[in-house]
Amino acid sequence: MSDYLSSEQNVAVAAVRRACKLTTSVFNNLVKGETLVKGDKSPVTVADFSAQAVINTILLRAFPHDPIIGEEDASDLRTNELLRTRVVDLANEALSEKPNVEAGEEPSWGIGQKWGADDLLAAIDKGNYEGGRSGRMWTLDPIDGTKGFLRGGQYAVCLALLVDARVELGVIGCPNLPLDPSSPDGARGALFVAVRGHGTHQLPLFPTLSADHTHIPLRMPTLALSQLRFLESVEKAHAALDTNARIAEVLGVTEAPARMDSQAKYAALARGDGNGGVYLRLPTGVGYREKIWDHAPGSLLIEEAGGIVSDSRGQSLDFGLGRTLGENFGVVAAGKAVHAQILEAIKGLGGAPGI
Ligand SMILES: Nc1ncnc2c1ncn2[C@@H]1O[C@H](COP(=O)(O)O)[C@@H](O)[C@H]1OP(=O)(O)O
Ligand SMILES: [Mg+2]
Ligand SMILES: [Mg+2]
Ligand SMILES: [Mg+2]
Repeated sequence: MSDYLSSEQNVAVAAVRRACKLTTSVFNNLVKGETLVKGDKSPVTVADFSAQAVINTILLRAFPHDPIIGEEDASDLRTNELLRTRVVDLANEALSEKPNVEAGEEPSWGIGQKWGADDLLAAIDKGNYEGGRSGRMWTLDPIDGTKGFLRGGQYAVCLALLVDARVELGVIGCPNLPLDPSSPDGARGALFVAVRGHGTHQLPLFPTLSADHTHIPLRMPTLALSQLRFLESVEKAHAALDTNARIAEVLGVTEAPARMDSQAKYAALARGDGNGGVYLRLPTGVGYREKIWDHAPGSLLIEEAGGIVSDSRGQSLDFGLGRTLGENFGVVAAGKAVHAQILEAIKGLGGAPGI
């Protein structure tokens, strides 16, 4: 582990690990009535709320002065007692486990104890910061890819530290991603840590041996255009998948795309899974504003593994505009050798849906 932001790394890794243990156990026991549909028609579950309660509780105690931009808020829990009780119980189960001192956990982070409902709901609502260009702030997606989570597919618990609108630390837990991409049916659960200037590393999400704390450095493979395989969304409403197919044709990419939900795509790309080579997320043309918590940690994973991330027009992602990425539309993440050519191919299709 690098010395730069070492205590932030420790806290973020511990918080994401505890949240992932929680989401994994909720998936195995999720019952009817524990999923709501939000105003924007997207789903949210007791696991999203309780993971945000756990991570925010830890961040608030470890770094009391840092604001948090989190996806969820507690308003639905204030009016739904059944849901509130379940979220409080789940969060307390995760928080009350005694600190693993060997792994660097500290009791002062609010762990090893239970919290009251008011404290936990307030912790969830601490994610309401509006963001901006200056200062330190965290951004959290407690479950990225809730639809993937509900399907038993890929999802990710995603946390990033921004300093003056630049991502300095990104931590992503992927409970359903194979730890070793060469054994897709082997152990699942991978954790990714990227630190600005210090690379991207992978470690097991659920360590059992002390050797499991070894950080493995990740480097994106250098691939030619013809070797690429697109990584893209499962959900048609999230990205213009038909346009991706046209771009694949233009570039001479013949492999069928790999589809997965969430920022697990960035993790798989940073690791070079299945010759990914490019994550293409073209806007669908409905004016959807991308959220900063959906791209902050993932983009640093790519940059620190040697790749480039831009929006679909080649602009850098701007994390200093508040909760959304403002005028950035879509994402193109790829290796240095091919990124510019992919942007050219997108430009060449000007007028296609989403461009
Ligand atoms: N219309 C949309 N266009 C692009 N992204 C969307 C849209 N609606 C929701 N999302 C977000 O896409 C992310 C997952 O995308 P994918 O898994 O396809 O990469 C989620 O964070 C989801 O937000 P939310 O968390 O609010 O549901
Ligand atoms: Mg998300
Ligand atoms: Mg989410
Ligand atoms: Mg959501």
